[in-house]
Parts: sequence; structure tokens; C-alpha cells
Amino acid sequence: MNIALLGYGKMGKTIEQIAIKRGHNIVLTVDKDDKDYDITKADVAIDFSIPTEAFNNISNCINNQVPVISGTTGWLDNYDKAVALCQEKKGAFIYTSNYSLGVNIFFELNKTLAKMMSTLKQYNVSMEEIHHTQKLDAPSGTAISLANDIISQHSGYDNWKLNENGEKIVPIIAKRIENVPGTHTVNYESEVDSISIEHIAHTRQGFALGAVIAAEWIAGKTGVFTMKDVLNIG
Ligand SMILES: NC(=O)C1=CN([C@@H]2O[C@H](COP(=O)(O)OP(=O)(O)OC[C@H]3O[C@@H](n4cnc5c(N)ncnc54)[C@H](OP(=O)(O)O)[C@@H]3O)[C@@H](O)[C@H]2O)C=CC1
Ligand SMILES: O=C(O)C1=N[C@H](C(=O)O)C[C@H](O)C1
Repeated sequence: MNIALLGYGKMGKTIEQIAIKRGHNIVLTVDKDDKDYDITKADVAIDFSIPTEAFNNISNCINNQVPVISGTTGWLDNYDKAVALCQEKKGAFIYTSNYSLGVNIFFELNKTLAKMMSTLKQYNVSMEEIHHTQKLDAPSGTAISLANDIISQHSGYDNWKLNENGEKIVPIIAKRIENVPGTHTVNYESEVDSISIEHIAHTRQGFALGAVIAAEWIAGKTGVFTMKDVLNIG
């Protein structure tokens, strides 16, 4: 496949290596100052850019009938608009806050645990995410997905907050430490014990491989999908 990389930073470059190893061609790389490019030379675009630009990048692909895989986090206020545009134009679009297989299994574990904990009111949940110091958004997109999944399964919670606790709140602590690719922990605490589940990314390769697999999967399809569709889990 001919792939366009919208965002040629840490993730863009990791995706390039994996895509080439899997036999694909990178026909376009786009960064901040690249404006007049022809997206139609790509069979699929992969957007790992920045929160303020992701929606424009995604819309441009959909308007030009180029299927688009987005991993950029921190732009979800515009997610519903992207879905509506994709439906109107009969395009193809996938967004997920985390493309790694391990995290997608972790998402399912988190939902199952939250459902079990819903009947055990002696446990209080809290979450922590740790990322590298260049990260622009907090909490991470993955932490938001995990928190929303807890809220959907556990009647004791109806909102999440960063660095704040309160009634029916899933509190999220975000830490920024040099060179950490991404660690997410969900902890349930009672007076007598604790139960934690944790996902630790050792490198960015898992995110990048998942994004390339999603790009391969979307070829020839129309619609709005998630990584659950790609991996057929959950
Ligand atoms: N869903 C997932 O599995 C994962 C998601 N992410 C998310 O992906 C995004 C990128 O992460 P990462 O690669 O680490 O970040 P980087 O900062 O390393 O890369 C972002 C790149 O986007 C470029 N950029 C700026 N403006 C535009 C634009 N208008 N169009 C295209 N590119 C642009 C930046 O260029 P310049 O430096 O010139 O400004 C930079 O090269 C983040 O939102 C992150 O949270 C990260 C890992 C996994
Ligand atoms: O910015 C990152 O690096 C990452 N961002 C994603 C997120 O916000 O959840 C996924 C991963 O944790 C790495």
C-alpha cells in the first residue's frame, strides 16, 4: 500500500519503519509547515500529529476519499463531527486512543474488572498514567478511554477528573517522566487490600504495529470503525 504519514514525529517515524518492513511504501510525510500536499497519492493516511491539527488532517483525508487511521489524542471534542463527515462522504475512518494489542486486551480486562467491582462498594477506584515529558495532553487519551469504560460498567462512577477526587469521580493522576512511552494503572483500594491492573509499554513499536495493521485492515471498507473491529475482540 502507498501510505501517507500525517505527523512525522516519534510515532510517524516508528510507523514508517514498521510499514516498510511489512512491504508498504511511504509516499508522503507531513509536518507542521507542509501545507500544499496531494493526499490523493496515498491509498491510506495515518495521522499521529498534534491535538489542534488532527481534525483538519482527518477531514482533509475524508473529503478526498482517502481512508484515515488516527491515533492523535486530545482532539475528541471534534470526534462527532469527524464521524458525521465520514458518514456523509461515505469515507473510512478509525480512531483509537491506543493501537497496541496489549492495551486493547487491557481495555477489555478493565471493563470486566469494573463490572465485578460495581457490586463491591468497599473498593474505591483511582488511575495513574505516566508519559514522557513532550506529551501535549493530560490525561492521556488511553486514560480517558479507561475511565469512560469504568463509568460505563460501574454504577458508583459518573465522571472522571484530573488530579481531583470526589463523589462518583474516577480520579486520574498524570505524571510526566523523561522517556516513558506510556504506563497506565487502574487501582481499586479497600481498607483491607488493593487490586491493580497495569499496562507498561516498553517501546512505541506496539502502538505503531497496531496502526499499520489497522491501515491494512481498512483497505476497501467504508465506515467508522475502532480497534475492536480490527482486532475482533471484546
Ligand atoms: N493512539 C495511539 O496508539 C498513540 C497515540 N499517540 C498520540 O499521537 C500523537 C503524536 O505523538 P508523537 O509522535 O509522540 O508526537 P510528536 O510530537 O513526536 O510528533 C507529532 C508530529 O506532528 C507534527 N505536526 C505539527 N503540526 C502538524 C500538522 N498540521 N499536520 C501534520 N503533522 C503536524 C509535528 O511537527 P513539528 O514538530 O514540526 O511541530 C510532529 O512532527 C499524540 O497526540 C500522541 O498522544 C502516541 C502514541 C500512541
Ligand atoms: O503521547 C504518547 O506518547 C501516547 N499517547 C497515547 C495516549 O494519550 O493515550 C497512547 C500512548 O499511551 C502514548
